[in-house]
Amino acid sequence: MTVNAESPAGADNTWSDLPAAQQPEWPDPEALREVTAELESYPPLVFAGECDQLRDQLGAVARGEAFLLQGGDCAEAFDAVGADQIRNKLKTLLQMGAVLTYAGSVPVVKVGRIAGQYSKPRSKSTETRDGVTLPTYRGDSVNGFDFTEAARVPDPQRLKRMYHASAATLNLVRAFTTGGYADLRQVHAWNQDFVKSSPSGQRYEALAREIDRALNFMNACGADPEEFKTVEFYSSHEALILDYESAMTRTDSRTGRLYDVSAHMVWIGERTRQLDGAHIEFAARVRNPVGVKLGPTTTAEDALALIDRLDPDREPGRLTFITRMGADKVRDRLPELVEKVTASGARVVWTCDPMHGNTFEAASGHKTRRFDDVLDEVKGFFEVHKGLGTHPGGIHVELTGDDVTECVGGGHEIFVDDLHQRYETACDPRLNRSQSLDLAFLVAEMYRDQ
Ligand SMILES: O=C[C@H](O)[C@H](O)COP(=O)(O)O
Ligand SMILES: C=C(OP(=O)(O)O)C(=O)O
Repeated sequence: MTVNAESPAGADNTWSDLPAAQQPEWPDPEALREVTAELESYPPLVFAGECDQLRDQLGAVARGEAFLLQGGDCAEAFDAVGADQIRNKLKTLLQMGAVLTYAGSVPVVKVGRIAGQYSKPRSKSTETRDGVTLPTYRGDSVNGFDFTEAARVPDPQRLKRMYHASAATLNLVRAFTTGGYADLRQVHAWNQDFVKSSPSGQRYEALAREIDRALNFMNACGADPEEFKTVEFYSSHEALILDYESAMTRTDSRTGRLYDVSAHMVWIGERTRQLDGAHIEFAARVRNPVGVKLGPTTTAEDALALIDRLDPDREPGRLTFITRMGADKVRDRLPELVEKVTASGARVVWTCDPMHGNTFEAASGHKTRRFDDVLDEVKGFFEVHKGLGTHPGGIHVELTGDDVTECVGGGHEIFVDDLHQRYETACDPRLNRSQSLDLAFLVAEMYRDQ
């Protein structure tokens, strides 16, 4: 593979003078400059050629030939960069991928919200507890989660920790996905600690037996077993903190184009997608495949303007629209967007984030989401695409491989009163492994019925 994007963006940085929403107020500009200069000298985390490969695969999704599974933490944390947590997350995504590929009969492009998802846009810039007001937590890349004055001061040194945490995570992900662990003949092994205790684990085990039989059949027919040994897996995160993303943006020696080498794919969030803002200018300039979140207030004109800015060549795979309308709005708001975008001739990937429009606060004070609402938004998304004859391209989910109790419902039901038991997210509630697998089975059914 041709590889690299080598030199810093320099004069090509056309976004730095534009207004950028949701940026930290770094207390010491000189300290920030030293950090970004150091980051600019660090090696890339991903290769430009890999970003191109993902863009091609997303092109297949845009054309209706594949399905995008994008998922992982709401907010990764520096103290969670451990082998167990990373393996559990990956295992869950691989299991979901196996379910969707086999039960949905569709190739699945697998992209983690992983190895860089350390920054969070927030609704409020401060948080008040017991009469004390402090800056809000903006992710481990910016400040600390602890509710103390010292922890909440934005510290640019954290951007270097973000780089190193991303590198360590990606290193392990690459080892797992190419070193034998992701071999499709391991479908049972991914489920070992899970099958007995959970209905979705048992359902998965039955599917794994079928996959095994299919693999044996293919072996007997002479298929190359090497084909199933590794899996293509890509990294993604929200490109939020532009000081970091800019420092990680390099000119590709092959093409002279800019790539953000902090992840294969980056997306722009609902709170930072202003057409005249720095984030959209940044996304327009980099050659990575890019996503944009579209919430319920998005108009068709907004969507078309985003396409003109981000995908002027109408290249399938370049732009992914990640819709997050809410279960109660998706059937009303999505059709006009899909209809007008399709009529414009653009071939974007449409994917459904059924998490961010369905958050509420439980009486206990925990932010949570109902599994049924998550499912209903995905159902609405499929219904809209079926009605319009367009392709429901994928799902984008906040999940973890651990048995947390953050979202209510699911086959192995979690009740509101259970939330406190293992509520570990640093920001928004995630599906646990069992809920994630439940969702994969249900989405596979929807896809097959489509
Ligand atoms: O993950 C998304 C946002 O960062 C999150 O929903 C914002 O949460 P807040 O409303 O608690 O700030
Ligand atoms: C902040 C996020 O979502 P949104 O921009 O859709 O609110 C997110 O996906 O982490």
